Amino acid sequence: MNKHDKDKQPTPTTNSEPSQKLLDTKVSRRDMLRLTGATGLGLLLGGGAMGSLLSRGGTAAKAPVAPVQADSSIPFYANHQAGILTPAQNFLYFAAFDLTTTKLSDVKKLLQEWTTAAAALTTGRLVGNTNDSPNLPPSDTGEADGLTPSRCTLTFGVGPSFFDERFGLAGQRPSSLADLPPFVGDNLDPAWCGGDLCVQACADDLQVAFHAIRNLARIARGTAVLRWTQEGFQRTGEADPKNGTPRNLLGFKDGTGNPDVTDEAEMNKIVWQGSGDGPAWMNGGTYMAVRRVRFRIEVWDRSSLSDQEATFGRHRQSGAPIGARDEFDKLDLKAADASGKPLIPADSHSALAHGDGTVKMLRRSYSYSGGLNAKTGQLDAGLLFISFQRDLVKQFVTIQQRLSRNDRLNEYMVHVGSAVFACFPGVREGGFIGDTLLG
Ligand SMILES: C=CC1=C(C)c2cc3[nH]c(cc4nc(cc5[nH]c(cc1n2)c(C)c5CCC(=O)O)C(CCC(=O)O)=C4C)c(C)c3C=C
Ligand SMILES: [Fe+2]
Repeated sequence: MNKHDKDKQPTPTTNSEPSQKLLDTKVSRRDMLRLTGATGLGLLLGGGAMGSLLSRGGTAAKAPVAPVQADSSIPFYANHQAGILTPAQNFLYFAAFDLTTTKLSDVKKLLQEWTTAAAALTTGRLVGNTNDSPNLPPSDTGEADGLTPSRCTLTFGVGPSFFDERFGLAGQRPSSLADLPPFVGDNLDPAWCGGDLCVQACADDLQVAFHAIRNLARIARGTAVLRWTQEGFQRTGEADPKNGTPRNLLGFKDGTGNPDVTDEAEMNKIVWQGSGDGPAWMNGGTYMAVRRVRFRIEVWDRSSLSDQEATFGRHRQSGAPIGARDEFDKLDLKAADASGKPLIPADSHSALAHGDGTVKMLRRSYSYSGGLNAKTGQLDAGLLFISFQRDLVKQFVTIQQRLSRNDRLNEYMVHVGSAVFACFPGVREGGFIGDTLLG
């Protein structure tokens, strides 16, 4: 169970409906999300019971994290886009697109068509209306036909290049949305960088996520083309029914120090753009940093456990800060041994990323494995680091500058891809993705 779930138990009632036993079981909101996604408990309970269960925490109507519906769908229409605060699904299919048109009207049409398709894809419906006509190519490619929505979320954004001279939108570019500055040790391959648009597809089934991107790319034909894609994974709900913090491919729990996504005030401070922060069209939106980070797995695997733990500043097994016992114990950077040496090395990843604790971000990364690099004979595996923040420069760049200069972890990894996107605010029914900018 996540530390943020511990205080959020639904209050039991005295109702004696058939599903009451389940309702009275102490289940955290996050457990609930996991259960509904992984086991279809939502289906078992039915929509009403689910609604009642989720509302017991007192947060259903205005919850910052969209509830999972009985059919394992996450509402597409909401104040904020899904896939940001949404508890991470098992799989990711990330896609960056380049626009091939120079007409803004084409871009608007594409975003309108993507909106209709996204509403279908996230609820397990087929895309388009030519799916039972024998004389026409089906409008949906079909591989997700009959599959559940699997908590599929589609999160849309635009990159800095969207605001170049092509569409006359330069004046609307948020000031922090610019290509990232070079960082020490970067070894970026343009094939893994940039993009005019992005779609982050997440789902508890990889075929569902793949299907979503494939169909969005198909719809984009003539207007936009895929620039780069990356599949990602975490452990599945089946492999980890306790829903602990996922481990990255270096074996460490990754996500422990994230802020509490159910704390609306905290999310407004860290993640969502507020009015006055930037152009009004981004109010309720957020900024995404994506880094493709390849691990030097072979080097890591030869280093001792104590070196590995000193690198992260945390114990591998428990995820606790060095010198502490519990994963969620405070990261006490002042704790020292008898000789006065800090228990958590000052150049460890956790110490540097934490800094004085005033600059935070929401991380939502996925592991990737891209097979064997034929040239080096090494695995191309690592982390597709994804973070969401209210301001890319004040948050991501500030922390990454500290890390790139001094982080012990740098010996074991190399940043090979990079992109930033402004993720639009949520879409209201009747509206379309990006309508605050292009509507
Ligand atoms: C610029 C931001 C960050 C990059 C890039 C980054 C890369 C990166 N991180 C890990 C693994 C871990 N990171 C952990 C903590 C952590 N990392 C960042 C930021 C970046 N990481 C932050 C803000 C924090 C939280 C610090 C805090 O306040 O406690 C941890 C420790 C456990 C946890 O909190 O999640 C791990 C493990 C990898 C492998 C990686 C590059 C690929
Ligand atoms: Fe990190």
